[in-house]
Amino acid sequence: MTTFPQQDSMIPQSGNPSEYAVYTQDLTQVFGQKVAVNHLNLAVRRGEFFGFLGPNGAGKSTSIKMMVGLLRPTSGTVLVSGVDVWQNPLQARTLMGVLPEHLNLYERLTGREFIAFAGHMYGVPAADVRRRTEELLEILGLNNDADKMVVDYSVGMRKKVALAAAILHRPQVIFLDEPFEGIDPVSSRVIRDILQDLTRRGTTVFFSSHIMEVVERLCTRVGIINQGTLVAEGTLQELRERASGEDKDATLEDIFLNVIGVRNEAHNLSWLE
Ligand SMILES: Nc1ncnc2c1ncn2[C@@H]1O[C@H](COP(=O)(O)OP(=O)(O)OP(=O)(O)O)[C@@H](O)[C@H]1O
Repeated sequence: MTTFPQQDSMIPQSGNPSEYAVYTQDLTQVFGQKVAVNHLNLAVRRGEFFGFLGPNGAGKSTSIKMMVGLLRPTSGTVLVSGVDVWQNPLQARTLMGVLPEHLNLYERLTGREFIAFAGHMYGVPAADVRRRTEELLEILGLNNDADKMVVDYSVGMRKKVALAAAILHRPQVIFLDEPFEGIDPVSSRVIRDILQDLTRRGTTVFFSSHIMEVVERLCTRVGIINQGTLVAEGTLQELRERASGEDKDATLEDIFLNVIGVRNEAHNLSWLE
């Protein structure tokens, strides 16, 4: 079994924090007695496709909420494209697109209206809003349902319409909390293609996921959080090399289970025997 050394400092960067797409310093969230996120130090370069992994309850959503301005940190700072999210929230918001875990959508708008509304909120010129909305509806396969109200959308359709609303203003950084959860393979492919296209054009993508294959295929770098603490960070290759065991062909799932300390043993229900 491979072992994975804990790192002293998880800030892998040097230089100016403003140069990074996402930079957190000692980002911490405490709920009562529970330290949900513990001094999170991350530096994500511009144009990176960054995957944020961790078991249930590890602190992924809490971290993302603090990064995008939805949950005030107990302590610590977060910069998005050099802008302090909690000092300059309005400026920071214009730089980012957000697909949160629980989608709070305007249910009584149609899909088309919802996407366009988001564009207007961000101050995108009306002609661009119209053009981009139609293109997004087309690419996301929502054309035939564009005039249905969001309340009547399926889980996947809601995610796609929320994604469209999050990227229409061409943000520099897009945060997505579990974008592939509840999504069929066809839609998943469309979303992946859009996100990859965005990163090719310099947008930074920061997303959390439990789907290792997707993370392995898409991400340029990965961070793993466990019990609120960042326990590994790097490219897949770096994570493999840092694992001190023999297994240099380890998959991301192997690395993940190793890092969070899950041993490879069968889990049997005693009462089935
Ligand atoms: N508003 C809250 N009040 C109290 N505790 C909270 C609150 N939000 C989250 N927590 C706790 O903080 C911890 C981290 O939760 P979080 O939702 O960030 O985990 P996660 O990594 O996103 O998990 P999952 O993969 O299951 O979505 C959990 O123990 C959770 O119970």
